[in-house]
Amino acid sequence: MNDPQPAAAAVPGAAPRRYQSGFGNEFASEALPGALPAGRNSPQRVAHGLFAELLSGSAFTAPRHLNLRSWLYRRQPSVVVGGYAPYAQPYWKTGAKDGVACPPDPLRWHPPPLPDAPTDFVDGLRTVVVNGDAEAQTGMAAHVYLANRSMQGRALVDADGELLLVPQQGRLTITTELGVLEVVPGEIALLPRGLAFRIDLDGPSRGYVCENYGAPFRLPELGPIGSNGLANPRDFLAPVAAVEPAPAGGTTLIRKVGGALWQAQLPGTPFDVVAWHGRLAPLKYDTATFMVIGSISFDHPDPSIFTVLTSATDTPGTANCDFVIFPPRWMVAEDTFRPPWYHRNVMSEFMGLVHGQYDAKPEGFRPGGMSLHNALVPHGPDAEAFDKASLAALAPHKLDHTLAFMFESRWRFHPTAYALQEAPRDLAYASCWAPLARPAV
Ligand SMILES: O=C(O)Cc1cc(O)ccc1O
Ligand SMILES: [Fe+2]
Repeated sequence: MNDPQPAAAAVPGAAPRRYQSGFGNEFASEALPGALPAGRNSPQRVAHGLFAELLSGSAFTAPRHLNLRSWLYRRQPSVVVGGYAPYAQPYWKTGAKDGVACPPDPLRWHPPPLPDAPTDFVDGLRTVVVNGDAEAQTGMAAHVYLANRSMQGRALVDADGELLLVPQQGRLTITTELGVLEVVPGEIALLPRGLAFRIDLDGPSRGYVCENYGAPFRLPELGPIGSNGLANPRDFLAPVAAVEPAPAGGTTLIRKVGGALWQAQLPGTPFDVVAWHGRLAPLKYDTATFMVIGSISFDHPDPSIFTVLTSATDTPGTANCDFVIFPPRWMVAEDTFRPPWYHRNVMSEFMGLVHGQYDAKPEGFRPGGMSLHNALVPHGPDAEAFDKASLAALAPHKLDHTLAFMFESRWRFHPTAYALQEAPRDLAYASCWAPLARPAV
């Protein structure tokens, strides 16, 4: 068992939230002493009259190092739920089939505005790009959430995919079946497929979501880097067991399955797990703990050195999705054009900016904005960045106060109708390269 780690108080004066540490660890936690069975998973009678329930995140027979499951000891098993009726959320799209035709231009969006009307995380989700097929457990969607209200009396279960949340504005308090995660911009959250959760806000909130239909995210291999570096396992934090009293009116459970949303009434609450153990757990991670590796001689390395998490496919090294960050770091390379090179990548790149400036696009790419450079679509530094970097004195330079990220996928992204018609697209994006002049030779 891992000792719960106290973390900084989320709200000044409040008791610090407690977490357990370590990506892929066998966690164990109980909110009530003796609730966790010792030495077995399914005793004839669980202590305190609790019900034992298994939640799996991989096939029973998945190899040991990829096997994910947790045992939950709860007041009522999740099978106690009313019938489902359709729930209308027309902006939440699923899989390549929900994309619309789009020319192979590079695309960019300014930050989508926050809503005026009361809107929670579920209703405030807007799908921007989609690929793959949730039914085939392949591909992903990139969404933004634009919300100003907590999920009052509601909980969400996404059976289509795991969710990677990248908050850009506003603190998220994510109550899950396995406990509570507090997540602020600069941190990320990873919510396993099928786990019920509720998101409470502290004000107007915007952020990005990767809904991963494919293999669960895991840490990338480190190869010659060795046993340390990039995202270190111990910096991933899982919650401790926490129980909520059942609200008088029960809970509205929203369940996403096969691209459709459904709602049902729970007599109690999904947040009644008194104890749990296992490797399948929601996690948070602070990107400030990412150990950045870069060039200390010359040339600009591939962005794969910034991979935090990867969702693999059956083809080695060719990801369903890599989650890549561009955090603060020193640039020291000699005789080198330091920003990203011009390139045509066979993989597809969706990017967002949490705060600060991105070195390849110092002006037009704004915090809360997005860009899409699909497979083999040419892109690279804008003309301003090119001129500046070509003439800069190559002293050590700190790229500071910045956090950009990329969802990189082997599958081409299809923008949604929302992305092309409603979201604030930067229609002049391609003109940022127009001043790049032909030399006289
Ligand atoms: O296009 C981008 O801005 C992302 C990116 C960054 C980088 O340093 C190298 C390649 C790449 O695709
Ligand atoms: Fe790129």
